[in-house]
Amino acid sequence: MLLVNPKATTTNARTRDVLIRAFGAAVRLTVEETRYRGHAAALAATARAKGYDVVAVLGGDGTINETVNGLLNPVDGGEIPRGADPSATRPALVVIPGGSANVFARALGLPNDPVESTGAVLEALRDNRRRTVGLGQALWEGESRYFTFCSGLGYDAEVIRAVEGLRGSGRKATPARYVNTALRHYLATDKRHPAMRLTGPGIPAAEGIFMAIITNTSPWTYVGGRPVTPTPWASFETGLDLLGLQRMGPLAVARMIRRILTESEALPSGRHLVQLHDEAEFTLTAERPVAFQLDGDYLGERETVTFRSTPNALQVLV
Ligand SMILES: Nc1ncnc2c1ncn2[C@@H]1O[C@H](COP(=O)(O)OP(=O)(O)OP(=O)(O)O)[C@@H](O)[C@H]1O
Repeated sequence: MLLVNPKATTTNARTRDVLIRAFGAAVRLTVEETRYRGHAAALAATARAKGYDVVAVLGGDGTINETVNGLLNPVDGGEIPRGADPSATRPALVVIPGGSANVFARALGLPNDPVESTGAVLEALRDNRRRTVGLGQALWEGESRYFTFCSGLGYDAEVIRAVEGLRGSGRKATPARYVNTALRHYLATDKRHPAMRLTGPGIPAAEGIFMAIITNTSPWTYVGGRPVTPTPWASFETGLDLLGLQRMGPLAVARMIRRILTESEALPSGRHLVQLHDEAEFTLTAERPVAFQLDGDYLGERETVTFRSTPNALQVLV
């Protein structure tokens, strides 16, 4: 099943048709266009219930996130038998970048171009080249959602909320718009009263956190062609990583930005940083509601969010 989000930033009828022709010549294909928010999740859940082998997505990270959630939340609520490989019980995933940042596709090593990616993915389909990836899961107030590359509480989610507001008024989400919004919003964000505390099984508790980035892979995002790597050790094959900032002053933030824009395998160093690598579960608790984002989607303000790693969640043809 090929899911196409016709409203995604860099998706158009021509790439869709190229893709349909190329896939149609290689496999038996059903094409569905998403018509509204949440539609991709419903379509992916149906694909799973009907036993499709592969679900392909042409769209951005938002559509991929919905698809993954549809694939993991079974419509029949069936349990996976003990000892079974959970990824083998779900359709495999194919992604073709058609959004603005395309972090998930690029983190998998795909070219940031739908036509070039189609070539790479067709090869993977022909050779049945699969990579098993883990996902993150965020749980709050009786709700939960899986994420493919990142989640965040605090300043980064505030920036995403501000950019989503601008997009609502018709402006495009370009890297320059994110950077401008982030700089402008820095003046408005609270730099004096950290709200969050980190706890978790086997994790030393940490207090006074302003902003937390939770990642399932590295990079966390891209500014144009440049990867941004606050958690350079994170990978789809390990548990979750975290970087928490306990200082938001201009010097601390400038040092951090320089550090995470430098491609390096070393963890960012410095006092007033909280770092986790390859963890199964932890919880962030805030003394007042803080902005929350997941795979670049703003999800409101929250006081407690638990993050859990879901190993071997999906097979990706790449
Ligand atoms: N037909 C539609 N009309 C309006 N919104 C849609 C439609 N189909 C899907 N959507 C919603 O559009 C949102 C954004 O789509 P998507 O992430 O694919 O593209 P993008 O925003 O351009 O990319 P990125 O996430 O990289 O910024 C998704 O959350 C999805 O729910």
